[in-house]
Amino acid sequence: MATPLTATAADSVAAPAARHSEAASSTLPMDAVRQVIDACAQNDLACIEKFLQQDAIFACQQDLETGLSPLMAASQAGHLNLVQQLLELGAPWNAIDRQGKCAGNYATDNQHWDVVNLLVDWGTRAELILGELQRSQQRINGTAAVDLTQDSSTKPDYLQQSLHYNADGTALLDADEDAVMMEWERPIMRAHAQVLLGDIVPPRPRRVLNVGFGMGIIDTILQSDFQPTQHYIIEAHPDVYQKMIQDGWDKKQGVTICHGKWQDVLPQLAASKVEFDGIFFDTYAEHAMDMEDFHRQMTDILVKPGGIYSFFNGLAPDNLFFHGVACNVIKLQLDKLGFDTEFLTCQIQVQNINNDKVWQGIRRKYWHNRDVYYLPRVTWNQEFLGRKTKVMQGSSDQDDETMDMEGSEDHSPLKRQRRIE
Ligand SMILES: C[S@@+](CC[C@H](N)C(=O)[O-])C[C@H]1O[C@@H](n2cnc3c(N)ncnc32)[C@H](O)[C@@H]1O
Repeated sequence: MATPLTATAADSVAAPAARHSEAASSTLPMDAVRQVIDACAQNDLACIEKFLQQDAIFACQQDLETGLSPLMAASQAGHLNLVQQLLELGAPWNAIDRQGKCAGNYATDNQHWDVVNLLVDWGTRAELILGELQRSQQRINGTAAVDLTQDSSTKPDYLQQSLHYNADGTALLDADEDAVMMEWERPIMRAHAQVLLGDIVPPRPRRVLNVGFGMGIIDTILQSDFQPTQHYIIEAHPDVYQKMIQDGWDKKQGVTICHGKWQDVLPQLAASKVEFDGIFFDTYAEHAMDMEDFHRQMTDILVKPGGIYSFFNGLAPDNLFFHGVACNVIKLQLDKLGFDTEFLTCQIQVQNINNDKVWQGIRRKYWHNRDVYYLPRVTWNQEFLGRKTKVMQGSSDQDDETMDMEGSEDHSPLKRQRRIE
């Protein structure tokens, strides 16, 4: 299943359940909470003020039955200033109701784009701060502020688990019957292969790196459709590696298999000065912070200026709003490293994926009714490279590490969608 729920926004999606129980243990009377929610829907500021003066925690409550919150009600009705005030009072931007909808979903459904913008920006900032907090905590005492091993998407013992295929060979499963990779992703992998190498016309070399072999779908497509000059594959799992050898991948023209974790292999590649025109990242059971680390290290081996990077975009897959925030977060992180990121829209045949047979025997469904896949295409920002060259020549006093994130154009799925509608 590629990077499952890797985005930090996805981590936060888990939090609202806890918020529900916080609300449950609250001593605030539920009819008062409902009055605040109604007042937020009506933008009845006097009534809201009355309750908030009693206890500011009213801003953060949810109706225990429906899960509706004051922020959701205000977002649904499009009351921009009220949404801002509630957020400033601590209303959780990522709480979800009993239908799994967050304030951003309510604003999007009702086309209140100014509210959507505000919530996207707020959520993005919150996720970036949370990520920084986790990083600094990890630097200080070796563990993250939030225990990353508790994240449902990570599996610290994944590399020790035995893998197996399902009966019809359409999915590679781990020991918990979670899908590592599935056949229905083939069209997505084809689109990624096209984005990576499709614009390179020989004799220009096609040097490609794929991180995570899985079922070898993208590697098979790269071989058959693009005949890469050099084709490196990094794969950590011993069972997958064994299958690669069994299937003769080590004997294929131009293929180099690096058996190990990318965390160990990448520094070796950088040290040996290997460079790639295309890099694809699609691992499994790793955390968002791993992906961020990968992005940082990948800058050493992606050809400048023409290299293209892409990754499987399985970020926060079960909620379009969280998905949009997660894409925004990644885009800003990549901006800072000197990249431009665009998300290309690819149509997905959901009727094929929603077929019950596809998910038979698989513990956790990881694609939900969304018929658009936002394929990331990441390229070097030419201005950034120019600045970097000047710095190296000693002719600029600009600090190339601190990029201005504000001015960059936004291509996140939510904002794209907004433009289309
Ligand atoms: C989703 S699959 C990749 C599917 C692949 N894109 C395809 O087309 O079939 C993820 C793969 O990444 C591998 N993997 C997980 N963590 C890794 C790591 N740290 N380094 C290298 N490979 C890793 C897994 O063993 C698995 O084979």
